[in-house]
Amino acid sequence: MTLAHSKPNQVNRIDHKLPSLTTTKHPAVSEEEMRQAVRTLLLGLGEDPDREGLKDTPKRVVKALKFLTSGYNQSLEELLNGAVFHEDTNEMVLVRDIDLFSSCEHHILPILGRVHVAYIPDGKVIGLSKIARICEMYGRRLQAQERLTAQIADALQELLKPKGVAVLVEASHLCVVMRGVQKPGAWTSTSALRGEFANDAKTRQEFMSLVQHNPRLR
Ligand SMILES: Nc1nc2c(ncn2[C@@H]2O[C@H](COP(=O)(O)OP(=O)(O)OP(=O)(O)O)[C@@H](O)[C@H]2O)c(=O)[nH]1
Ligand SMILES: [Zn+2]
Repeated sequence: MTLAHSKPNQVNRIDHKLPSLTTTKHPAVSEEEMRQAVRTLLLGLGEDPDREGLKDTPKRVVKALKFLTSGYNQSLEELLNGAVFHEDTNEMVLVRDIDLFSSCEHHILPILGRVHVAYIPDGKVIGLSKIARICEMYGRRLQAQERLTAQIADALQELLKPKGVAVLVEASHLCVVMRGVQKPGAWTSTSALRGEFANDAKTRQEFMSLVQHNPRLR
């Protein structure tokens, strides 16, 4: 078991090509058209989009939404910056309590929570910050929690070809909290288990016992 302090050997950087992991979306409409759409929404809500407090709101909303979905324009190759290293270890690496800020694809409302990521290396390790960056990249898209969880696991699987990967996401959806069914106490847990975590109950249990009952969450 390796906690999040181990320092991979910088000398053994591995050159990586990651063609299948890049998603770039080209907007089909202009920024001005997006602002007009927000203005229309404000009118639909019975607001006056020309009043002082709202006159710059279309511009701000478009900027905010572009930031919150900026993960579409990132690539794993770019964020990784070559930080995959040869390391002769096969002990579990766990990074837990990675803050998650995502947006639900059904309502475009926030998904707030934490991600725990573990893997069992098979000759290669990844820079620890890059695990959080991978979570950010997929988080900054319109998401379903299940898909987000699987994407993080599959990215690590493809990058490292490790013996196993486990991802647990615990999150609160503001579409469930603030509207609709209005249940602020409901948290959703989703996991994606690959390799030894899927096949070996003891390994899976070790991961689950290390990440469950997180006192910072509630
Ligand atoms: N599986 C899954 N469902 C989600 C996620 N985010 C939101 N949802 C759900 O997507 C569903 C959409 O259901 P609809 O009936 O089409 O939409 P709605 O009328 O807004 O539903 P309510 O939220 O029940 O009011 C809701 O049950 C949401 O709770 C997610 O990440 N994963
Ligand atoms: Zn939602």
